Amino acid sequence: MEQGDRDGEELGQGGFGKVFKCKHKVDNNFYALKVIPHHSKDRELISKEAKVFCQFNHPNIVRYNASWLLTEEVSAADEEDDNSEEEEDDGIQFEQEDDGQHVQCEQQDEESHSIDGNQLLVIQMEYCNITLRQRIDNADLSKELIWKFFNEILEGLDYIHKAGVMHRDLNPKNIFLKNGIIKIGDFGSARNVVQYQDGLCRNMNGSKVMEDVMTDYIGTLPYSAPELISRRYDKRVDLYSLGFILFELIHPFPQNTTEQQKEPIIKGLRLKEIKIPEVVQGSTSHIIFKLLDHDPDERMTLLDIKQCLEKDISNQLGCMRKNGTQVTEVYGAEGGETDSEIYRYIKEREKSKAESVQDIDMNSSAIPRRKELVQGFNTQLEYAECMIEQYNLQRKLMKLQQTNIIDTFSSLSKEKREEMVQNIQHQNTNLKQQEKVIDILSRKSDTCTQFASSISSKKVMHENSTAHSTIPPIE
Ligand SMILES: Nc1ncnc2c1ncn2[C@@H]1O[C@H](COP(=O)(O)OP(=O)(O)OP(=O)(O)O)[C@@H](O)[C@H]1O
Repeated sequence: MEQGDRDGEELGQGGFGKVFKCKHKVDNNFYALKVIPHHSKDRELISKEAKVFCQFNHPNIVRYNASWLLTEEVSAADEEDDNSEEEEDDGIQFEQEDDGQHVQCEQQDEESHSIDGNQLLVIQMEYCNITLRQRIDNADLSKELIWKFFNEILEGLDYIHKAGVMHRDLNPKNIFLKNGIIKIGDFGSARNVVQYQDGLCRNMNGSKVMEDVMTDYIGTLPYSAPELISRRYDKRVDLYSLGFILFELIHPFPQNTTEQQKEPIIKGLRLKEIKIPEVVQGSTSHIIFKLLDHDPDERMTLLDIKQCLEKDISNQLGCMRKNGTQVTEVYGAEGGETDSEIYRYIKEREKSKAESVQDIDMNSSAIPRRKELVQGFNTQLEYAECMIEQYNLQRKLMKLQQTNIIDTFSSLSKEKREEMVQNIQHQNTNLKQQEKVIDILSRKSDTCTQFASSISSKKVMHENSTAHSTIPPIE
């Protein structure tokens, strides 16, 4: 089989191999299959990606499923065999989504690949809809999304570093989104963390390791830390990349901006001449400048960033208290919470705000498709109808209770009667509030119905048009 002639939908080619989108014949799920030529001379290096990747299990990291070796000769033979659908096979096969043809990727025993010919390493992993690069290019990110994405990248990176690994090529093309959740991927450049102590290069356990392991230049400009060129570096290279990613989340470059065009901005950031809008938190620019510091010793750590963001919230709360603003009113908290509890609460609230947009944008493309909008509005509609029904039932029940009370009213004592009157007044206030809620819900459900029907009857937009302004406000 020709190397470029593969039946799964090709997602792209990287420096090492190609990635295909394949459908599993048994579980019907889509997987991304990275197929890398496994040359004998750098076999150790190539399988490193699978060895590093397989140890991770975290919601913000692309899920590793399996890896296996494949010889091109075997797969070429299978290509002919696979034309007959009924054929029994022990290996796990993948098929293409549309025409049902099998893809020539088969999980087999390693012994069956004794021919030291054109071996391929296949890494099967979770398929992600879109890269962060595409998401940034598609449409501006709201403050909530910037905050959510940044936090999720932080969580994923923290996990990677705690596992003793540095990514070395963190950039928006290697960060994916699946159902709106950040997934760090592409561990082709990842290596075990080393640190320099007493002039020696040591691993996480403090044992001396070969220094040349960590002297190869790797990375993607402008995300790669300057010390990568000096060829003595450690996990702090990822923090530099994180700084530039945060800058890009806030300040996206127009699509297809070249490295050359980005150069003055990078220089401006280094000289701290660029004004960064404080959209995420009060210390956004401080975090970006500190992450982009050329001296790794001056660079912020992941813990520093977290503490800095928490401090921001504390300062905001302090200002509000000084101005006499009720923190509990603004944040809807119950009162008596500590600042870090309120910080966690705000983090969750921002996240859920961002997620409610993502509930509609199922494939995270930032371009609401007709199907997604109809689905989103229908969910809202169902919710509104359900609430109206519930409120109507409650109202009926209250009226019934009141009628019963009035029937027995004259036979009650004075105190009991006063208590009843108070009860009825209270219930009537409740009823008025419920009427308001019903009114809001009915309007909401009307808007949803109108939008859902206009979208599905194709009056509003065609499949891929950007439609932020057409989403009705949901109260
Ligand atoms: N898990 C995945 N789900 C969906 N698409 C993926 C996945 N992994 C990789 N891709 C896509 O496959 C293509 C090739 O990816 P790959 O990681 O091999 O190379 P790259 O990131 O483009 O380049 P480089 O080799 O320099 O890192 C890219 O377009 C990437 O977005």
